[in-house]
Amino acid sequence: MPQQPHRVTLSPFPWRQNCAAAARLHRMASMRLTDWSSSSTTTSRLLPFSRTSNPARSYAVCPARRLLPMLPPNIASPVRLLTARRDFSASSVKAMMSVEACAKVIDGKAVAKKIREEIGAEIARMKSETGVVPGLAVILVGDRKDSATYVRNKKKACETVGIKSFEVCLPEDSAEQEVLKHISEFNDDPSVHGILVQLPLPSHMNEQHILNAVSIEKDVDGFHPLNIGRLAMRGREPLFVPCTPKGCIELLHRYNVEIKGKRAVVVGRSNIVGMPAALLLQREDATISIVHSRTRNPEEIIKQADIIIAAVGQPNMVRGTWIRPGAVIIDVGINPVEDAKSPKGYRLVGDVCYEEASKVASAITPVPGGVGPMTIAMLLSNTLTSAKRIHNLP
Ligand SMILES: Nc1nc2c(c(=O)[nH]1)N[C@@H](CN(C=O)c1ccc(C(=O)N[C@@H](CCC(=O)O)C(=O)O)cc1)CN2
Repeated sequence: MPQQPHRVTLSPFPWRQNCAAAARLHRMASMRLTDWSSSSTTTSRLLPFSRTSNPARSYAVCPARRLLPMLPPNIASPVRLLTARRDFSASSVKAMMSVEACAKVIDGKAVAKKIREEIGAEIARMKSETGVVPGLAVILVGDRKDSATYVRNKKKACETVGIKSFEVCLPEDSAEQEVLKHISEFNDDPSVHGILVQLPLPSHMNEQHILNAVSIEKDVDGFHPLNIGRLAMRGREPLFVPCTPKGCIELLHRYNVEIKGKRAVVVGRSNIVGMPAALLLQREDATISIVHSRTRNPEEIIKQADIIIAAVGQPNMVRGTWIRPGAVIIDVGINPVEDAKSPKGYRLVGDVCYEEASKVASAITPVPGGVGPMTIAMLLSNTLTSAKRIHNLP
């Protein structure tokens, strides 16, 4: 659950309103054209997406995405995570691009569910054959509602797949030493194979001290500097890769999006997502640019991308006009914006203006239901990997 919805009326980010206004205009344009076309033969015949060579031309008249059949993601076994590719069934993102100008929805929720099923089956087998049960310890400090929700969801996901979970919840004003003490205990506990400290930590705590204290062999978040360092180096292998960027790459693989040789732009340079995502894309032989708060002309750089990973935490920042037609968009942002129509008073939007982008891109993750669920699925995968490594299991 997000902390606080942004107040749209007081928005320091004018693109939020612009994005919504543009979407409204777009809908009006679509309606006008669709109404006009419906008096003729069929809408589809007047909207020649399959024939247009310029997706931008069809931008204003693109039919609803829901008319597209959802193609099932190809599901690989957990041991093939980050390696599965090119075995997508008959359909592919490329095929969709040639037929339609509307983006294919990359359904992270469905992929995450499938991954959980695969992990659950593997854990059940492992348990019956060896008696080993993977264990995950989560440390939560403070009373942020969103963090509490993520931790609850992690615990629930562990239950679903058969991972034993251990939880420590500490008050906001706890001493750093208290957190370090629990980490040390979990480091020494043989029934714990993965340890994570939910971020962000309260501001009085030194994140670096705390993340450094997690045993590298149990660092299922992949935030230990040794794991990040290995990720950055050629010829070195991290024991774990951070869950959100790993989930982004997994989605690209499972949707058969070619990464090698492509131009990829990562928007944002956080330690949790942007930086490791750029390192991972580089390992996949993409050519990377990182766009950040000091980048001049971010639109121009983003517009060159075949693949965009947006992880900047600014609602609707990346506009449709910034996107190269046919680009693939992975939107990591989860931003609450005020919405009087929603029962909660807010709704979640990504860093990319979905309504605009989905008319230009070839494939896009929704928010919610895109990268978010993959983060937890990758955590389960890392925990299983850790248990197998510690117990020397194949
Ligand atoms: N120690 C860590 N801290 C944090 C991480 C992390 O990977 N390790 N990532 C984020 C929070 N996070 C997991 O911890 C996380 C965020 C979002 C989701 C998710 O499923 N989001 C849903 C929407 C949820 C909602 O309704 O609020 C979605 O996008 O569909 C899962 C995990 C920061 N901290």
